[in-house]
Amino acid sequence: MLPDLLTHSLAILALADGTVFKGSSIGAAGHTVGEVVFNTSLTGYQEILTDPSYCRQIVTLTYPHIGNYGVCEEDVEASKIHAAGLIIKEPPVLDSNFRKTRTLVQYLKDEGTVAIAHIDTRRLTRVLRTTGAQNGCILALPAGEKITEAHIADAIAKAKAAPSMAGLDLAKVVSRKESESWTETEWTLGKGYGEQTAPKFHVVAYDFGVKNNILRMLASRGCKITVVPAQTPASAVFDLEPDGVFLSNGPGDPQPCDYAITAAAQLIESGIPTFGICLGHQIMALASGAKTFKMKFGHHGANHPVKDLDNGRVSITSQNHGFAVDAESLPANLRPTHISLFDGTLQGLARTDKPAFCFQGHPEASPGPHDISYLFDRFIGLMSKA
Ligand SMILES: NC(=O)CC[C@H](N)C(=O)O
Repeated sequence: MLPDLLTHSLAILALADGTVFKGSSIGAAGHTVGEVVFNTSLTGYQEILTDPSYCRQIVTLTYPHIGNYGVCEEDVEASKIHAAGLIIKEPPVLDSNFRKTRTLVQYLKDEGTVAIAHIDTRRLTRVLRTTGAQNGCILALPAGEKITEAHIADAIAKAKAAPSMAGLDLAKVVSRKESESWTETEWTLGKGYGEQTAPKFHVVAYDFGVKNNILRMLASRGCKITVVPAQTPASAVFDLEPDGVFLSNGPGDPQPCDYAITAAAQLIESGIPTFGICLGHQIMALASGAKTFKMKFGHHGANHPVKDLDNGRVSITSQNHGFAVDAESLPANLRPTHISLFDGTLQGLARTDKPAFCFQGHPEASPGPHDISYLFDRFIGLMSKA
């Protein structure tokens, strides 16, 4: 049998500004639209594709060879692919991994994800860096079909018609619809080290698009976890009598998530220890009276240096956000704790009057880096003190 690589049909990537790339289809046939962003991570393509925060975004991976270690069933942040599409330079002719069950190309096809390869991802990234993240469309043609002017015009029109990410509330779209208790730990997957702690604290985790590894890392540190839907009111959380509340990552613009902002404000006000990551960080900031804004092309990668302002320590972190908290808008009871050394934007905040803190990047990063995982221990520390 010919390797996947030699049997691809054709595909187009069109950006809303009219830029067009021609390549080959490595996923499902058909089309997809979304905000095109670039991620500079060298590994973690499966965790990226399944991260619910990428809902309605088409991800370009800048590393040129993607798919080299195949697809492993347990390396997922959610049960399905959430990214709207994938753009890469080159899939491998052969992949290798003792845990792999499928090739990346087969996985994309099985999941119905539209994806394009063999385009100049360096040129695309320069366009996105210059113009900012913009909407795009991948049009993957059926086998044997040639690209025509009509296909190109259609793809550009679809990219132009796609809704803007600013103002979109997607947390309630990707969230679980029912509460669920979570028990999987890093040990369940054979990835744990040191001692596994027996459950000591009950944490209610809001699912705005939560990544599995956040829940695993909390469970590994002795938390019994109840995951609740995004629109759960604070009163229902109080009824569960938690020791701590977690506000998760998630897709879209934080500003329209009024249900989450109201609930977070009430929970933080009550004095329950609260920890937020990424969208959860933005929601904690909005609930405390700060403002958020849309960034030009955001932060998406696994090598972002972040400085802890309390001790000067620099951590290399994983990042995935297109919005940020405005440092000029902080009320007196919200203190900056971390900043990005790439562009000086806010990365961490803590309430001065309540046991609540949050982080913009991803301390749970799976496959890493793990420098900033100490934030999970800080949350456990807050619950131990309460
Ligand atoms: N990973 C996340 O939680 C992303 C948060 C938000 N959707 C943003 O893009 O800024």
